Amino acid sequence: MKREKGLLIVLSGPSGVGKGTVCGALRKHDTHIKYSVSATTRKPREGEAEGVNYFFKSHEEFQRMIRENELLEYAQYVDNFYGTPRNYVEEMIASGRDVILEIEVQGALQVKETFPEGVFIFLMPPSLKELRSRIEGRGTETKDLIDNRMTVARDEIDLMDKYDYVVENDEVEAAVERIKSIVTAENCKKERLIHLYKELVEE
Ligand SMILES: Nc1nc2c(ncn2[C@@H]2O[C@H](COP(=O)(O)OP(=O)(O)O)[C@@H](O)[C@H]2O)c(=O)[nH]1
Ligand SMILES: Nc1ncnc2c1ncn2[C@@H]1O[C@H](COP(=O)(O)OP(=O)(O)O)[C@@H](O)[C@H]1O
Repeated sequence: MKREKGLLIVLSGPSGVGKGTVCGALRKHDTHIKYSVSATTRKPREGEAEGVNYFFKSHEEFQRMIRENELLEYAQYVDNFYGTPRNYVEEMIASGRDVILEIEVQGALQVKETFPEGVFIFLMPPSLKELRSRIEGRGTETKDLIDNRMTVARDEIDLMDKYDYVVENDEVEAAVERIKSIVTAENCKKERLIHLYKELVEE
């Protein structure tokens, strides 16, 4: 039997809010959700692996992916490019699996244009002060880059009302539970609509 299409879930929010941490924690829960691995021109950080955290690309390779329409969306973020490989996401959704993209705000808004039926979740920091301290605490950026990311973060937070849901990342597990509830509710909604539609067609 052909399965219904899966949900496209977009988890976005400012850098350092905890998207990676929350997604990592969500993966440890036994959900059916699939995770899209992005392509980037950023250099790998210590402990990051090719095909696990990202597909690491040269600028030339990334430009080729853009030209050949291999990316569902892409964005330049601070000094690098990031993008979602199209095939994996489209195949998963077509085969009825739910897929989550963990991406920054410009890319999330591009996905909204092409996939308005997606579920758009904005992860919020408890405060800007806490956001800065999380970025500093991670210790991966120099002071200039942190200032840069904080400026970008303020603009991103302004776009929060374009999302379907806003989830506060105060505690990681609390944020994970909120996201799981959203996915469950959206799946229930989809199933009810399909059921109703079938009843209408059969009438
Ligand atoms: N548009 C877009 N943004 C992405 C993608 N992958 C990662 N990002 C975002 O790019 C930003 C920078 O990522 P990264 O350099 O890994 O830093 P970190 O997320 O702050 O640890 C983050 O906001 C990511 O969510 C993608 O495929 N597309
Ligand atoms: N709920 C939380 N409470 C405290 N610290 C957090 C929380 N979520 C994430 N962090 C920390 O904040 C920093 C940034 O998290 P990260 O997942 O890298 O953010 P993003 O992927 O959004 O850039 C990391 O050091 C992480 O351990």
